[in-house]
Amino acid sequence: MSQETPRTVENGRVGPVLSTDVPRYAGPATFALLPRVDEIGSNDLDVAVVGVPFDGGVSYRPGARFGPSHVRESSRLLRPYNPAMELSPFGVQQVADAGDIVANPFSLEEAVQQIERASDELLERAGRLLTIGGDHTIALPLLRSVSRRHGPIAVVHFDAHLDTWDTYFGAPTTHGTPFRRASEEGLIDREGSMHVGIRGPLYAAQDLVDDNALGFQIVPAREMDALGVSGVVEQIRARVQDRPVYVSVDIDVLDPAFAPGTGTPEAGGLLSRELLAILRGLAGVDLVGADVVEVSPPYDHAEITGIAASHVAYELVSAMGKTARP
Ligand SMILES: N=C(N)NCCCC(=O)O
Ligand SMILES: [Zn+2]
Ligand SMILES: [Zn+2]
Repeated sequence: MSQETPRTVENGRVGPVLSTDVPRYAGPATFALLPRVDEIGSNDLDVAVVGVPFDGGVSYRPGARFGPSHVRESSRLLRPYNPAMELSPFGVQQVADAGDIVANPFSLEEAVQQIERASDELLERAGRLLTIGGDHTIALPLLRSVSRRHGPIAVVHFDAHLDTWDTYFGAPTTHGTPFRRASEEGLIDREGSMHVGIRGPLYAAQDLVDDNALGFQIVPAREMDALGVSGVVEQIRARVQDRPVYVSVDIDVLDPAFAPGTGTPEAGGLLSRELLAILRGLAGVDLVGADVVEVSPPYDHAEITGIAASHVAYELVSAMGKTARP
C-alpha cells in the first residue's frame, strides 16, 4: 500500500489503516495495522511494538520464532477504540511497529545480547516497548535493558510456569529460567513481584521455596474462581503499589482451549476473558514495559492463540495509554 493509505489520526497521532476504507486483510500486517516506526515522521514515539522471533531456549515444542508474524497477522481485526477502558490507545499516545529484532538462531548467548542491545536502542526513541516473542528466554535481556533505565522492576508474570528454575542440561539461559537469573542479577524488585496463573506439576516442592526466596508471590490458577478477577487485581495492586512494573505474559497462562498454539501447554488455565479483565485492572499502575511470549503458530488452529495474544497486547497498550503523558 502506498503512502496515501488512509489511516486514523487522533490528536495528531498516526494510527491504524482505516479498515472502513481499505480491506483489513490487504497489505502488510503490522501490529493492529499500525504504521511502521519509519512511517510516523517526526512524531514522538511513545510505544514501540517489536517482535523477537527467537525460540532457541525452549525445553519442549518449538515454533515460537514464528510468534511475532503470527500475532501481527492475527491482529488485523483490532479496532482503534477500547470501550472497556474508554480509551483510544493509539490516540492518547503514538504507537508504531518497530519490526523484528535480529536474534542469532545459532547462538543463544549472542541472541540474548542482541535483544538487550536492540531494546536499549529502541528505548532511546520510544518511551516504552511492547515486545512480542519468541520464547520466554527473551524476558531476561528485556529486563536487563528496562532495569538499566528504571532500576529494579516489579515483575507481574502471567504464566502456567514459574520460570524460576535453575538450569536445563546445565544451561542457565532457557525459557524455564529467566526470572531466576533476573532475580539473581538484581533486575527485579523482590518485594513487588508476582506470578499469576501458576499450575501443573513441578519438579519438587522445593521449587516453590526457591521461587519465594527469589522474590515472587503466587496467585495459582486454582484460586482464580474463588478470588475472581477483582480479587486477583487487588492482590496484584497491593503487591506492586507505585513501583515501576513490567508485565510479562506467557500465553500458556491461558487454558490450552484458548491458547493451543504454545510450547508447554498445561490444563486448567485462565479464560481469555479473565486474563483480559485482569490486564485492564492494571490501568494506572506505572507500566514501564511488557511482553507477550510463547505463541507457537505451528500448534495453533484458526488463529485461536494468535487472536488471544493480539488482544492481550491490545489491552497492554491500552493500559500504557492510561498513564500516557498528554
Ligand atoms: N516458559 C515456558 N513456557 N515454559 C517453561 C517450561 C520449562 C520446563 O520444561 O520445565
Ligand atoms: Zn509457561
Ligand atoms: Zn514462561
